[in-house]
Amino acid sequence: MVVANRLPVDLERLPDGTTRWKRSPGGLVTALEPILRSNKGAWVGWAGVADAELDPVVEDGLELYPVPLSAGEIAEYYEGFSNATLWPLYHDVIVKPEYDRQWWNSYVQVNRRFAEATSNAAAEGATVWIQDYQLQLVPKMLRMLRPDLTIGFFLHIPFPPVELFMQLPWRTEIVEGLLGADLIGFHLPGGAQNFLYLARRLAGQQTSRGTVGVRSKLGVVQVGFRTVRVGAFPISIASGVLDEQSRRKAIRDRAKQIRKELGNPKHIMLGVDRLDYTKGIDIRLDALYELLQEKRIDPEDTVMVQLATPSRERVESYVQMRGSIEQTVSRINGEYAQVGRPVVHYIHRPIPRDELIAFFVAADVMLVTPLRDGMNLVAKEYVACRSDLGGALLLSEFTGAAAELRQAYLCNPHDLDNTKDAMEQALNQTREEGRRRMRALRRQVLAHDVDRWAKSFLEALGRSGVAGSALLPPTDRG
Ligand SMILES: O=P(O)(O)OC[C@H]1O[C@H](O[C@H]2O[C@H](CO)[C@@H](O)[C@H](O)[C@H]2O)[C@H](O)[C@@H](O)[C@@H]1O
Ligand SMILES: Nc1ccn([C@@H]2O[C@H](COP(=O)(O)OP(=O)(O)O)[C@@H](O)[C@H]2O)c(=O)n1
Repeated sequence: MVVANRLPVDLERLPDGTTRWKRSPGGLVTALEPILRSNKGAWVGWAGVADAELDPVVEDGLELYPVPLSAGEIAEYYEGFSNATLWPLYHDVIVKPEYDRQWWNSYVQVNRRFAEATSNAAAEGATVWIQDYQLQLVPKMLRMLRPDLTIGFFLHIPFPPVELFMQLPWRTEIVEGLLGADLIGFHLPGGAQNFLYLARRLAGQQTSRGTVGVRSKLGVVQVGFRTVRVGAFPISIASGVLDEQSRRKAIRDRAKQIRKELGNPKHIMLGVDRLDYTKGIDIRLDALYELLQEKRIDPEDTVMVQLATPSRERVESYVQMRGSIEQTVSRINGEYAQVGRPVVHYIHRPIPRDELIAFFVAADVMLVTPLRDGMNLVAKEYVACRSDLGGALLLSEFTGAAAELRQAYLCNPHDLDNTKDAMEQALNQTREEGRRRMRALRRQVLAHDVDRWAKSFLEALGRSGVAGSALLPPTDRG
């Protein structure tokens, strides 16, 4: 059973009063939905709209258990504590986190509701996998309600450096909440190490002190008689499925048509993101603008397409960022576009999956420039779609994906000159160099797909708990 803030589908209320389900945004759903569908699992989460009291439903073979949120809870728990406190704090304080006691109270109340809903839905002895920063108190709450369950937790965003985490007024409660799980997973070993340090310092628990590996060498926290394991499990995508989809004739024809619609330019650069300040959309636009000014990019033969899914539209920092990005797009087009031929094509609405795949196939350079990102699945999706070994990936060092995709054109988005140089290199790579890099990237992405991620986490979770703890050498118990 998966427990996540969002269900994999959002309930959409249509003007005629009817409703329908549509896919939820973000990488968590991209990654987990195929696994749950193929394993006939159940999913506990919010349906994406206010005040919807819905009965459990079976949607396309997946059991959904909707958890209601009121309009006030959406403002305080979701937009407030989750996305204006934890999100910026865990993403290197790119914007200033807000600490508000009322938001915290709402976070506690909603976490309790998720724990109760899960407790009611889970079968005796079930394995429950709780997801992400919105639900960090649920492991402890659920353990108190249902000690028979095996509980895993995975954090999809970075776990911050200790100095930043220590800002949080409710830091001890969060660490103790997570310690209710049998296994706590992070994308990278660094996040796991940060957490182990905090478990010692804030929760006063004994922990292992050795380095944590990737899918190996788990850390250990001893919580009374319970052993909690802590590990790094980098998430991925259904790469084989995407590879197959991107080879279809209809997709390849659409990719050619997209190139034609864009005026058959020599170079197409592509950005695909939720419209979020962590994603560095402003940085890639600034790099493009300066390269145009310096005549290192020719507006006659280069276009950029930015597909930006609307996200968290009522949170103030998102409102501001949207305004500033849209101004930069206008500035670039105002100075460099011809009538009927913009340099930047900007689409601020969701687009269908097949259309997105066709854009990946059509693009010469994929721009992934976050200031901080837990993983970034878009980078992996692009690689999975390039069976032709064409294209180049420009990738920020500050994404989880950069730890695995070493053959990308890596850049430091905090350093605009470095980002411009990497963009220019990616645009001007030779065919041979591009093929060499893409071959190595594909080897990594195709071998490490989302099934492997889920299997490695769930196997480690299966080995956790009282029986597993007895197998640990005393030195590993810290
Ligand atoms: O639910 P929203 O508020 O609309 O946000 C969408 C999701 O964004 C985040 O995704 C993260 O998970 C990805 C998969 O592990 C990862 O690649 C990416 O780096 C993360 O940012 C968020 O963590 C999810 O909870 C949201 O549902
Ligand atoms: N315009 C867009 C942007 C992203 N997406 C998808 O949303 C997911 C984003 O995942 P991610 O891990 O890169 O980043 P988050 O949005 O989860 O932070 C990917 O599966 C993208 O293909 C989309 O469908 N349309």
